[in-house]
Amino acid sequence: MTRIGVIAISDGRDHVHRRNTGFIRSKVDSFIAALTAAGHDVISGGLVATNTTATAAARSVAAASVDVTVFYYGVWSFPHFTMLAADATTTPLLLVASTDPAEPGLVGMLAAGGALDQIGRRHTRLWGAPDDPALADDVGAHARAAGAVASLRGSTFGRFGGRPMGMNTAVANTDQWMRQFGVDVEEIDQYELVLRAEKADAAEAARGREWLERLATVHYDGAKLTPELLERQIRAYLAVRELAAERHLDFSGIKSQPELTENFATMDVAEALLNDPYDWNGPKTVHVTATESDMDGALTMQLMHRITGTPVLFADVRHHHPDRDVWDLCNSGQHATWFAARSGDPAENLGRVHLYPSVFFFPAGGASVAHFAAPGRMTLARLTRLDGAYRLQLVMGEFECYDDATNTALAARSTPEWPHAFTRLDVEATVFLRGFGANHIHAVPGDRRRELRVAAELLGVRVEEWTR
Ligand SMILES: C[C@H](O)[C@@H](O)[C@@H](O)C(=O)CO
Repeated sequence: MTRIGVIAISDGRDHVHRRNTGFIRSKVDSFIAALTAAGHDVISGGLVATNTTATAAARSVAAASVDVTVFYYGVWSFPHFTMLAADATTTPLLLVASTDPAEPGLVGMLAAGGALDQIGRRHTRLWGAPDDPALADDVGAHARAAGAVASLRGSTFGRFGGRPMGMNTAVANTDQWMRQFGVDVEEIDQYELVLRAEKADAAEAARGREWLERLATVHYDGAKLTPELLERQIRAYLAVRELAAERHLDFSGIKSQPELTENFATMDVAEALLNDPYDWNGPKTVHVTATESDMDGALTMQLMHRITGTPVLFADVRHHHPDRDVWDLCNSGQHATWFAARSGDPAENLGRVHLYPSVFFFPAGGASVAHFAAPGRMTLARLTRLDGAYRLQLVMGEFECYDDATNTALAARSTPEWPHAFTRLDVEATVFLRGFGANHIHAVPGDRRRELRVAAELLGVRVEEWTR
């Protein structure tokens, strides 16, 4: 749930403020009621009609750890109250005006906004009837984005292993991460992961294997996928969870290739389970985990996850089927199993999941986690860097799923043992291929462009958005 601070700014003339108090209250109360009805926790800072109450109200709202602070303008309001309140506000700022022409609320917002512009204080302006659900929706999107951005600051990324297979797109600058996003990077050698996996609770690993055997379809082949190898992959999951708890990691990435995939097992099962909202012990929090220890991929996923609360897809941009204008987003072994049906019931998702023996790339063996992503409208995004500067590349898409024969035939053209999300992107294939700055892309259900745009602005990241 997001927490929103609301402070109504008034006129500094005592007699005007007294005359207008009822009007302001009626507007701001109905605005707060609309936000509360939309599920937000609202902290009211009351009405501000003097310089000292401006500062005090903003400080009290800030002390309640709000995600975003709204200054509300129902009437003409003295702009210096906004300036003082803004100075005492630590969160992103929204100026919201009532559009009731009976009082000059819009004028109040413009005077305040102009003053903030003069001192370079960033803010967003919104307006409308106070009880308009679209206004509450807009404010909510800003609050979610601000909350997601704030949650990155002070967080830690667990980087298991370094750059995989010379993949520069998977490596970011830790100074830039700290300065721009407030994220620290904890480097963890994969040796630690292997050691912990070997020491993991055998009974737990067996329970995990039995759960997967019961709910998914496991294609043991006696060589590259055996019960022992599957348990080893589950032990790797337990090892990452243990290390994440011990070192207070908020999200992670695992290099895996080539050391673990040559000598230990693929990390596909571990990554899928970490990204899923459940395991054999029931519901759990999503621990965003990027394949190939892809740092910017993980950061994008964590931002998207903090906005939506759902798992986030990690996928290779594998192939474009020109006859259908559909992309095969297909990772080298895992998509969170939640994407198979996007159900809260793991049985429904895992009922569509096949664990296949890993393919020729990965001699150590283990299961690849294969399924076809359920259809639906998706937001696809990725933080990439152009000449050192971050940009958020953003596009809408539609996951498509076909009859069994078509799904199988399409998957057979790339790697059938891996998971597939057939995706119609809202961009010409040539435009996308010429401009996309990475090999990995990420997706969440629904249209989350508004929150991502706001988040990017708060992070000082340029948005590069595609639409046909
Ligand atoms: C199997 C290959 O080594 C893959 O890891 C490669 O296709 C990638 O996933 C690159 O992102």
